[in-house]
Amino acid sequence: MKDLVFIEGLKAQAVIGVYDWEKVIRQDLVFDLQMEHDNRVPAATDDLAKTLDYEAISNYILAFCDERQFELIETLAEHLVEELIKNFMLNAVTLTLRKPGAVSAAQAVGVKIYRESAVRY
Ligand SMILES: Nc1nc2c(c(=O)[nH]1)N=C([C@H](O)[C@@H](O)CO)CN2
Repeated sequence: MKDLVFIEGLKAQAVIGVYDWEKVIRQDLVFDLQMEHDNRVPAATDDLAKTLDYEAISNYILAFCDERQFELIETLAEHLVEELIKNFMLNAVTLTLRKPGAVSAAQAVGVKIYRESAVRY
């Protein structure tokens, strides 16, 4: 298994949904991310600059959700991952996005995507 830096249960709010009533409210979203990274490099140098800063990435996601608006969670996930790969030089990431309020009878609904960078960092 490859090394990871991960974020679990990151709670954000966004204007998200296909229906008119959803375009005038903010709804809860929950993110899990697994980002591939060789953790031996930061471990050898004890240097934050050599790793994927989970705090910076979490803050980026919160700001993204604050500023952007989509209908489908698939669209939000795709755009967000594209930006994360570019801005944080990720080689590969699995993103799980849950919309907890969407189906009250379900424990969770959402999407999961895995994307790799076109270039290796
Ligand atoms: N696969 C998806 N299905 C649905 C989505 C979505 O974003 N992806 N969205 C909705 C509605 O916005 C719903 O969340 C309202 O409760 C329905 N299905």
